[in-house]
Amino acid sequence: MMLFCGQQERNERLFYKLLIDNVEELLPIVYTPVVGEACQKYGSIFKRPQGLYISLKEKGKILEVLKNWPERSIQVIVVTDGERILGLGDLGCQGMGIPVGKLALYSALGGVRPSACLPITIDVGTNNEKLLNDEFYIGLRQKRATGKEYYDLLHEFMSAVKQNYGEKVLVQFEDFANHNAFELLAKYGTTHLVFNDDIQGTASVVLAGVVAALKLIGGTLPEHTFLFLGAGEAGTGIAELIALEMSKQTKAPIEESRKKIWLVDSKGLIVSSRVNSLQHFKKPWAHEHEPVSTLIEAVKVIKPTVLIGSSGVGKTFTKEVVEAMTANNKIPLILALSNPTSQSECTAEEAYQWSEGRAIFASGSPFDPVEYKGKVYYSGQANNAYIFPGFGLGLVMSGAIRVHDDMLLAASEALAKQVTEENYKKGLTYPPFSDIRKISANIAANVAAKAYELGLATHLPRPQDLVKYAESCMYSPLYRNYR
Ligand SMILES: O=C([O-])CC(=O)C(=O)O
Ligand SMILES: [Mg+2]
Repeated sequence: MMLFCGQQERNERLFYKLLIDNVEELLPIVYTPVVGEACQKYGSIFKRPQGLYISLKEKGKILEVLKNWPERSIQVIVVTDGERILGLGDLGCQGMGIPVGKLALYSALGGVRPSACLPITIDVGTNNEKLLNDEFYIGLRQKRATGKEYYDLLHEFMSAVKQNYGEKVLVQFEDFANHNAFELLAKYGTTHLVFNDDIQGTASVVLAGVVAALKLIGGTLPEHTFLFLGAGEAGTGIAELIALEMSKQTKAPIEESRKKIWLVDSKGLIVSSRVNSLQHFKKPWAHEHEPVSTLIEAVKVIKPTVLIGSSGVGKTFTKEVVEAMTANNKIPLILALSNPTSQSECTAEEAYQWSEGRAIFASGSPFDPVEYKGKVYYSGQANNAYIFPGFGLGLVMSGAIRVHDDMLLAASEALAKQVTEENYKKGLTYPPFSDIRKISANIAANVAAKAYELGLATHLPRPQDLVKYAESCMYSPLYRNYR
């Protein structure tokens, strides 16, 4: 693992060649689950910085710090503050592994030039006591700054980014805690080209998987009933995008569509009697219902056809939960999205065993095929890695200046279309990652088409064939032929 990842710094072209040619095998190393472990151990395996750290100490000087980065023409920034790394919690500035890993995928899967990618970690401290007491911790040894101090630093950062790189640089927010993620997205969504991967990327990939799964489980999207465990960024982001797509199909107001979607958080089912004590992003999901305190009870009374885990807490889809889903549905659709593997709501093996081979299952981190009663079951990887590289490429190649929800729907639609009959026969609701460059080109083209349609694209005139254009923009790790 170290040897391969070390290649990124020693011989970048070889690293990308290996990664692209062996993507299914190497993705779990550069990305979830191994990247999670790398973040946990970042302090002791640290050799040299792979990205840019901006700490509270740099307040007032962020523009200068950005100018220190050796590359000038940046197209994509992935930034974290390390407060909610995957389902592993606050890892402080050791979270740098995430922007580095995500951007490696931008280049390998989406073809954005490595030199145009900038990983950034904003260090405002950490509340992780273990790290604060760890002699190898590489960040500020203080509790997290909050409130005005935090928001002032982020504002200076966002302003410096625009000043230094202009309006067309994409800023992808990654693994911020709920209490900041929604606010940052809302605040900068109108002034910058920003995208929150955990809210929007996850939403787009899950919608694609659900739409594709309809071929296997039957019915139309608005006919299904959804139950989420987890009402944070991923849960509410996915729920909202599904409701938006339902409303486009039925022409009913979004408030109506939301009623088909239920969320459970740590205090039980989100219902109207809880509305006053709910965080603002949960309020739209507080439907009329009597209180229900556990997931299993919720599965029994709501009778969802689709169960989605997005709470970051592992082993929460118990045998009882999967059995209740199977009792209510001929083919239950079960998505265990939390990462890394240790936080998965259940394993693929458990999903197939406990549903007696009836479930269609996908998960955020990969699982190998499972043999159950002589048959092999394949599960897809419902991970935003399918979306963000192509989505970002679509924004960059069209010179988009803002992200719009319809672009997320466009990305979903393009991904769902890439699932083949052969994939469906295996029970897969996502195409294999081995085709990801082609998939990303199609996603990019559909996203760019939407940017042009909405008048948000600045790369004019619009290229005729957007798929061909996307392909022509993609970085390939080839050596030039000098003759
Ligand atoms: O990084 C991943 O594998 C997916 C993701 O965004 C998360 O879990 O926060
Ligand atoms: Mg994330």
